[in-house]
Amino acid sequence: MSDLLTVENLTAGYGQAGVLRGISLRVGENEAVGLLGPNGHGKTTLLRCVSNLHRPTSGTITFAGRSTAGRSPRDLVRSGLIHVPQGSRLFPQLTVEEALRLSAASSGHAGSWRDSLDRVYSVFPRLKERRRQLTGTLSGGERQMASLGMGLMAQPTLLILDEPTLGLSPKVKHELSECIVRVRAEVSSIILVDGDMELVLDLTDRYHVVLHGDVVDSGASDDERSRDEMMSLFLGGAADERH
Ligand SMILES: Nc1ncnc2c1ncn2[C@@H]1O[C@H](COP(=O)(O)OP(=O)(O)OP(=O)(O)O)[C@@H](O)[C@H]1O
Repeated sequence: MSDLLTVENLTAGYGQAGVLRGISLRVGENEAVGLLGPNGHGKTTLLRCVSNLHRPTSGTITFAGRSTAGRSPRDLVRSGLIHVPQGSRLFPQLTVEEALRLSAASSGHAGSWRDSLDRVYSVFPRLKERRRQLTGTLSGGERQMASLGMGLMAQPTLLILDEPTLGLSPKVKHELSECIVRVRAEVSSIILVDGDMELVLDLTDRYHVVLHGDVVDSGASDDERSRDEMMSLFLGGAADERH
C-alpha cells in the first residue's frame, strides 16, 4: 500500500513546553488510522501540525508525495487534506445547505457542489431533513454531522476527524458512527481521534497509541490481543501524570 501521509521525527510544542517528541507515523491510501491515548498527550497538536495550523519545531510531513512545509492550510485543503477539528464551529446564521455549499466553494469545488451535496445527503440523511434549518439551532449530534458533511463537501483525499463524538449521548454517538462508516466509503483515507477506544478500533484498520508525544504502540485495529495491553498503557500513562 502506498503512503498518502508520512510524518517523520516530528517535534512540536508551545513556547518552552515540548509536546511532540520525534513522533513518526504513516497513513496509507485507502486506510483508516486511529490515534488513541489519554488527554493532553499531543494527538490534537499532531493533527494541527499535519494541517499546518501549528508549526512543528523539526521533522518532516509529506502528503500525497509533497512536503507540507511552508504550504498554507488553504493550499493543503485544496490538495485534499481536510481537517474537521475538535468542536468545530459552524456558521450559526447559515442554513445547513448554505454551510455545505460554502464549504464546497471555499475548498475550490464550487462547480461540483450539487454532486457533492447528493453524496453528503446520502451519508447523512438527517442533514437532508434539516437542510433549511440554521446550523446554530442544530442539536449536538446534528452539528457534528454538519461539520463532517462540510468536510466531505471539500472532497477530501485524507479526512482528519478530531473527537467527532465528544459530548454526545451513546445513542447519538452510535448514529454518528454509522455515518462515519459511510464516510469511509467516500474518501481514500481517514485519521480518527476519539476518546471512545472501542469506536476508534471498530472504525479503523490500524491504530497508534500516543503517549507523551510519541507513538508507544501500534497494531491492527481488529487484533483482540492488543486491547488489554492498550488499556494498561493508557492507565499507566494517566497514572504517570498524577505523580
Ligand atoms: N495553544 C496551546 N498553548 C499552550 N499549550 C497547549 C496549547 N494547545 C495544547 N496545549 C498543551 O499541549 C499538550 C497536548 O495537547 P493536545 O491537545 O495536543 O493533546 P491531546 O492528546 O489531543 O488531548 P485531548 O484529547 O485532550 O485534546 C497539553 O498539555 C495541552 O495543554
